[in-house]
Amino acid sequence: MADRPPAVAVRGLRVVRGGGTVLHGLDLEIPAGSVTGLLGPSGCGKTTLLRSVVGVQRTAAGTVTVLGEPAGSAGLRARVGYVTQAPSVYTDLTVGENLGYFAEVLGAPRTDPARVAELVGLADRTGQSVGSLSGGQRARVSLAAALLGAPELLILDEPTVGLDPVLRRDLWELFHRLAAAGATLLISSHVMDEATRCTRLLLMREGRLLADDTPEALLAATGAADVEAAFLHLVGPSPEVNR
Ligand SMILES: Nc1ncnc2c1ncn2[C@@H]1O[C@H](COP(=O)(O)OP(=O)(O)OP(=O)(O)O)[C@@H](O)[C@H]1O
Repeated sequence: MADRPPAVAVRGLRVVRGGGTVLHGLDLEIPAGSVTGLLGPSGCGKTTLLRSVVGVQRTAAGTVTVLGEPAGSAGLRARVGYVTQAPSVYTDLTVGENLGYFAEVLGAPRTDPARVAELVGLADRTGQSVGSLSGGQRARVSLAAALLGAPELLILDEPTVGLDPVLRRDLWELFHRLAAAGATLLISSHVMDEATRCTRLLLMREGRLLADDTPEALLAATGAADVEAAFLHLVGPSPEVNR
């Protein structure tokens, strides 16, 4: 794995949204084959960074290189899978119809819908309309759609929100199986306890990177017992507490 170039290289990335600077010149690399967690409080810019990697975010400065090509290049369309926070599948179609439709659009193999439905634990729901599924099941249909064609880079925006602990565990196992098969995963979360499930962590706050390391190195460097404590250590003492 060490001889593979980084899956993502971000240099000097600055993004302005609604007149305010949301990302303040980020520099980072995401190693190929890693399960990288992007963690930080709500509003710190996680989705904006993910959108920049997918190539759907207007940027003010800097470069984003994905699998050796500029983010958003046409050649990356089938190589990058993106799951947004809101499920983006058709509620009036069945699970199988959704997956069949997206497989056709992507030019994925005909056997792929059944394969990805199995991967996300929805093989027994392919005949059910998406509108009649639970929120967690719907989220898994979106994830399944992103797995069509076996993309090399998967970008998942808070994929485990609202899922029960058993499903969360199963999904994290799936993410690691995909990485073991060679894929790179970039997964955002504001739940710090998911950090230990990642092989690398990017900690963000207010549009800046606080840390880019392995969970173990982060805990060793900060002397913290868990990633939440490490985050607070890196943020520094709160002025209110010192008054
Ligand atoms: N369409 C938009 N127009 C203007 N500003 C926006 C827009 N979308 C997001 N922002 C601002 O950009 C900043 C970063 O938002 P972003 O969605 O990237 O954060 P986040 O870390 O993903 O948050 P969350 O965990 O709540 O999803 C926020 O201050 C937000 O208000």
